[in-house]
Amino acid sequence: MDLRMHHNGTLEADWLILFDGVPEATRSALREVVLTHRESMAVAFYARMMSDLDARPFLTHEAVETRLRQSMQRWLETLFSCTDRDQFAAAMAMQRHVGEVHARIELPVNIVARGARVLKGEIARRLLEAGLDGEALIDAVLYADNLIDLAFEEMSSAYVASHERAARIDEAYRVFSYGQNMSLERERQRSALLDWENRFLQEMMAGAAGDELQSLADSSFGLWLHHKATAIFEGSSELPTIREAIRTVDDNLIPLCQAQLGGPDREELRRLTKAVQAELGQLKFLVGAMFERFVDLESGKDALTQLLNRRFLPAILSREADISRSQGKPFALLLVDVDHFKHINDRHGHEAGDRVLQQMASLLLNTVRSGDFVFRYGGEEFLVLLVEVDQQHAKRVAEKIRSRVEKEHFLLPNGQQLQVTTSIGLALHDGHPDYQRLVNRADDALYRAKHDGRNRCVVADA
Ligand SMILES: Nc1nc2c(ncn2[C@@H]2O[C@H](COP(=O)(O)OP(=O)(O)OP(=O)(O)O)[C@@H](O)[C@H]2O)c(=O)[nH]1
Repeated sequence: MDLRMHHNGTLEADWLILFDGVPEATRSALREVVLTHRESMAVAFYARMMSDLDARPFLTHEAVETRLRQSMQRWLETLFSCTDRDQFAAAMAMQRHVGEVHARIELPVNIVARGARVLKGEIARRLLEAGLDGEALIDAVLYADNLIDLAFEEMSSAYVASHERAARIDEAYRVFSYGQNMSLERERQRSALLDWENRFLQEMMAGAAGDELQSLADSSFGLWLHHKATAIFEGSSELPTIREAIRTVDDNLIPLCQAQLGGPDREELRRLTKAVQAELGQLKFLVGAMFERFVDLESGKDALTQLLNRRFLPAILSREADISRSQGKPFALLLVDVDHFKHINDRHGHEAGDRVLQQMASLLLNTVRSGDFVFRYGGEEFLVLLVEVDQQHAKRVAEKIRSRVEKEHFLLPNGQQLQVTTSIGLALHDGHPDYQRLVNRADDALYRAKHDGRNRCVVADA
């Protein structure tokens, strides 16, 4: 079944009811007002949007003058002239097109909603000025508002579909990029940075005044960063710092070097060269860290414990919520947190802490069934998803984890043995579609377990 046609059919049915509910004379009066004033309404509309701080970045004076006002007038004419199903269907096809364009330019939906509100105000004002009153005025305003709402609804559904498609393609591109050999890419970028550095050092040694130094942004590394890394490493915390370092080299240091080249102050030139090298050192470190973190995160695995990291948690939780809904068997979340973990690090060193986390990970994996999921949720916090359990069963598992940890002798790198305890928050999935709520409930229960003295399991309120 073509869902869009089906969906469209519903809109058409809604429109017909609206259409039939308004006397022909009122509809004609409304159409007349819109057609007469469409130009001044388009002018007023864009004047409002141009002065709107959120909308302004999406508009240029030229686009408004040459295209947008015209399109708005056509849009008004098409929407308000519909007198039969076919015309309405054509008007809705136009809305889908508009929605797709909005998605392409990434115009936020709230701005479109604001535009709709502005337009409704304009139309109501013109209707009043045209002398409509009483029932006719109410009918006309309601009809106009509803028509704009229908258009907005259709625009939004096309917008969302387009947006999701774009996001899927974006994700596919990231996966594709990941499929490219990342360690090779990393080496390539490391040597591109080295090449640039060597060229720079040679120029500084041999250079004469007037020589143009190549900027880092124009180098092979700079181009890669700008065009490829941005797509692959989107959201990485290193990326803004890397860009900043490139700017510092290109905008501050290189012009200073340039000014000193061939000049008498060799000492100053040496100092500047050192400053550039320091920035490059930082850049190499950041790029390395960015690759490393990406490989860990994308693989879905936590490097230290080999457990799942948080990357696939949303996907796994939504899948389990679906399975649970269709089979009527609940699942449970346990948030397991090592007590006073900071003391372990402080007293025995970070490496000892790491070893405890690794042994915790195997203990958890060995305590749950193979169909359950174990994540490293945060530093010393683990999340266990127990599939197909009731509350009693989940409580037994939580208690088993707690008591096994309490009895375990954790082996530290220096051969010493250490005993630790854990606090556990347990929440049973209650069918609520927002999985974050389930995590929050488990988190609240964990907080209570800590607060009540640690080394205990607390069940979340329903
Ligand atoms: N060794 C090691 N330590 C980590 C890691 N991740 C986080 N930590 C440390 O874990 C500690 C967590 O401390 P807190 O959140 O204060 O909690 P806590 O000391 O466990 O105390 P309670 O949870 O209140 O019982 C911090 O000191 C982090 O530095 C890791 O991967 N390895």
